[in-house]
Amino acid sequence: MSSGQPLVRVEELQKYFWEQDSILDRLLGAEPVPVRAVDGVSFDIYRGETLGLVGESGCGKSTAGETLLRLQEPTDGHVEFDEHDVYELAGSELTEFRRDAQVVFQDPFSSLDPRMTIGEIVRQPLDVHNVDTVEKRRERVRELLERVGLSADQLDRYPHEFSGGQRQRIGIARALALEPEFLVLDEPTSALDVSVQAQVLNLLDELQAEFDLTYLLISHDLSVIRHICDRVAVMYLGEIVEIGPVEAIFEEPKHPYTEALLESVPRATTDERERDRETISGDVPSPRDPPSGCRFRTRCPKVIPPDDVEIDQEEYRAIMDLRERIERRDISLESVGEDGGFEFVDGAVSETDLPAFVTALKTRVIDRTLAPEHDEVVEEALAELASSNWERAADVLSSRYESVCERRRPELGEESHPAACHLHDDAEESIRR
Ligand SMILES: Nc1ncnc2c1ncn2[C@@H]1O[C@H](COP(=O)(O)OP(=O)(O)OP(=O)(O)O)[C@@H](O)[C@H]1O
Repeated sequence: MSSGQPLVRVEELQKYFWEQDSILDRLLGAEPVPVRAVDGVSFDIYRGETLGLVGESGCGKSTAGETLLRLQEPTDGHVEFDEHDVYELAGSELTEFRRDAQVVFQDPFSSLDPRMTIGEIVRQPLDVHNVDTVEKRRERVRELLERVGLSADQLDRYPHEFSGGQRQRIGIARALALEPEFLVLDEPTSALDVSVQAQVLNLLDELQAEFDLTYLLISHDLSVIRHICDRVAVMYLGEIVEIGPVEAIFEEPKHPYTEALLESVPRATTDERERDRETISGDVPSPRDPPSGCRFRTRCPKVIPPDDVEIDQEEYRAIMDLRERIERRDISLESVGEDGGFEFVDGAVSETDLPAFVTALKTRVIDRTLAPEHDEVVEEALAELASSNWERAADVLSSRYESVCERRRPELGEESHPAACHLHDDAEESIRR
């Protein structure tokens, strides 16, 4: 369990990728737009604890883990390991860090070299770091294999001769070879059958107690997180939205994203199964162009309407989604007339067809009945689209419905269980600003 000083301190860590710009972008001389994989995350990992990093695929978990291990160069930010600045390390200090901080990858099939025996695989870090005599290294490999539940007699065999769970044990033995203090476990059980997952997690638990290890466990699987973590950091689109003790995260989640993640976990009871398989609605926005303010607001079921707007959440969501489509110009105006029998000529419909256009378009883009005062504003916006005034249409909606969630980025506080959400801002007043 955790105690005392943090072993790892991550401060405002940022990692952007520029590599994936398309050739077309480059030919057109477009300004490169980075993928903001990790966008200013801060957290501590205390000695002896397991911190879980959880979030949907693509939210930046692996990049955060690799960058804090200095397997990737950071774009900005700081990481301290045992009170040393990781990005300033050089020479023997860097070598020491490379021994003290190890990683176990998800896929035990691709992370082990198929041409090497498992004895060679586990011994490799000892050879690279030139630890002890050859004889002692051999002995250590035998001990390690036994310790992770394999037989030392198997060290001349090749990875393909082992099951997935056994290969992951080999990966763990290799990570432990240099007696590290800290392990990043990147989806260590995701490629394994459920029955084998618990065995590997139990092994990791035992090893942690035996060798005083500190873990950062990266997983999209909340049941894995719950099984083994002391604290949990929840990531969404490159940011940490909530962090806290594992029971608090599971029993009293604060951020609507955490709540949604928990909702999507399949539960054991039959009647709940179907509902619980639902995933969070809406597409994950691109990390090249994340939403302003709170990044989860485009999918959030609790987005905050302006103070003076009385509206139920589903209506508000429908209007916010419509506004987004208008901003992205993601509505085919030309085809609206196909149902109504009128024409869209030179980007506009005639005055006479305007009411029919608005009605036909509304049926397409809003799938619910709106209260009259909101219906009126939406019709006003849609009428702007009758003459392709996209910007004015978006303005009509934003001037009435702009949310604090899009105006201001919520801060993650420093208490023991903070959530970066305006619903948890201290002063009610401040969220309306
Ligand atoms: N080398 C790279 N070049 C460009 N973009 C990258 C690179 N590596 C990751 N990304 C992008 O960064 C974002 C975060 O990826 P990352 O793998 O860290 O997420 P993740 O939460 O670990 O997801 P997963 O569980 O699917 O690996 C994604 O949009 C991904 O496409």
